[in-house]
Formats: sequence, structure tokens, C-alpha cells
Amino acid sequence: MLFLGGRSVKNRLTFPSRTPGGTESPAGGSGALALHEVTKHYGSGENRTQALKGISVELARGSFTAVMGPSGSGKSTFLHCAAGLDRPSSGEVWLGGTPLSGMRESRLTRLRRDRIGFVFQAYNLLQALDVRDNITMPLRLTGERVDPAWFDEVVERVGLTGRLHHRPAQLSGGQQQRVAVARALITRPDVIMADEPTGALDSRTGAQVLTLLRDLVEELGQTVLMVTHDPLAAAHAQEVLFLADGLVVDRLMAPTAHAVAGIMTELGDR
Ligand SMILES: Nc1ncnc2c1ncn2[C@@H]1O[C@H](COP(=O)(O)OP(=O)(O)OP(=O)(O)O)[C@@H](O)[C@H]1O
Repeated sequence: MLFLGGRSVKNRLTFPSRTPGGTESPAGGSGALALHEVTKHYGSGENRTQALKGISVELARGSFTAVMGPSGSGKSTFLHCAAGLDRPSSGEVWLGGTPLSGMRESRLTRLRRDRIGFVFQAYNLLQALDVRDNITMPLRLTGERVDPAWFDEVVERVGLTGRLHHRPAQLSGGQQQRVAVARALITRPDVIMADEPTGALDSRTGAQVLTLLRDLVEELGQTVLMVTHDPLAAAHAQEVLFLADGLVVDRLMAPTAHAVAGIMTELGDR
């Protein structure tokens, strides 16, 4: 995320205008992810909901950003648009410099598989497969070969050496989430997108998973974007982005849980 000098940067994000071809990201492709004036509405007429009202953000490579906001503020919609799971109503999303608008569904699916790693609250592991096969699943889907050195490094980083032949049911929740992190990492994605990654874990195990994500950022230069409701979880990020009513209304660098909770209270979160 661009550092703009601390809190209260409402409406101070500026982006150069797009090139005539509309194919260049605001940072000339150097950022991991960029959104420019992204809006999203659902339904029409009386049922119309404006979930995102014009979001412009950029994630630098090797950054760890948390997204927070009251219920209904647009966090999931933001994540889904950023990941190409949902199409914005207007605006543009660039992933690693590639614009997503106008991309056919099949290409978008491939891009998501190759360049985004997903970590969900519910782990989403395949129960019939062992740890090794769960981790390598994204590569096997595309028929890519596994780089043994990278596989070993990923497994060691997430602390699963010695568990490769276990099935998910034989692992603790924290271990299962670490399998999911390894699976997200194996393709060396532009961004790991984590949606409430510690929502199902106790606080100590959750903290271990968050420390792992932070280490991936600091030591491997991985980019991580995480949606969370938990100020303690958000405090592991380098920056927190606050959404309210479909807009980015505040940002906090080097967050503490206390400061995050304070802003959430100001935003009317109960
Ligand atoms: N598929 C959909 N159809 C219609 N409205 C939707 C849809 N998805 C989200 N919305 C609406 O868009 C707004 C933003 O929803 P979103 O799920 O992005 O918020 P959120 O911040 O993730 O909420 P929560 O913290 O409760 O999960 C809400 O008003 C929601 O009702």
C-alpha cells in the first residue's frame, strides 16, 4: 500500500490517468495489485445496493495489508473484485500489472489459479488427499511441475515437515491452515488473499498463522491482503485499510490492536 503519511488520508490517493490503451497500471506494473476507482453495485431499482463507491488503492510488492470495516462496509466485495472473482461495475483492477477488465472468464480463472493464492477461514482442503497433494494441487491443476527446492522451502517455512503424508483430518486446525498457506504459496503468487484466516482458530494458534504470513512478507517479499474482523489479527499487518459504506475512509500504518479497535469504534462497529 502506498504510504501517505499516516492516518486520515481520505481522498488523498492520486493516480496518474490511464494510458490511451488502458492497459498500464497506475504504478506502471510494478505493484502487486492496484484498484482504480472501483465501484460495484448489486441489483437494480429499489433493490440496488452500492457495495463499493470508488476504491483506489495500490499494494506494493512485499506488503502486508489488512482490510477492516463494519459489517456490510464492502470488505468481501473489495476482496472479490481484487481477486477477479467478481467484476467491478466500473473502474479497473490490475494484478501484477495485468488489467482484469474485459478478460474472458477462462483467462481470468487461469490467472487466479496461477497468480493469486487464497486462504479461507474454513481451510478448504481436500480431505481425500494428503498434505503433500493438497499443497501441490494448484500446480497439478495446471499440469505444472513441482520445483522440489521450492516445495521443500515452503513445507519447512510452514512447519509441516514430517506431516506430508497426513490427511487433513489428522491435523489440528492451525496445521490445516498452514497447509492452506503452503498451498497458496506454492505457485509464487503475486498476492495471497486471506479472508478471515484465523476466524476458526484459537488466539494462540491464530497468532502463529499471522506471524507466518508476516514472515512470508518480510523474508520472501510475498504480498498479502487480508480481510479480518479482529483488531489483534489486523495488528500483524504493516498497514490497515478501513472501509465504511463502500469507501476507504481511513488507513493506519504500523497498527496496534488498540489503535485499530479505536478506529473501528469510531466507525460505529459494535
Ligand atoms: N451478491 C450480492 N447481492 C446483493 N447485495 C450484496 C451482494 N453481496 C454483497 N451485497 C451487499 O453489499 C454490501 C457490502 O457487502 P460485503 O459482503 O462486501 O460487506 P462486508 O464488509 O464483507 O460485510 P461482513 O463483514 O458482514 O461480511 C452489503 O450491503 C451487502 O448486503
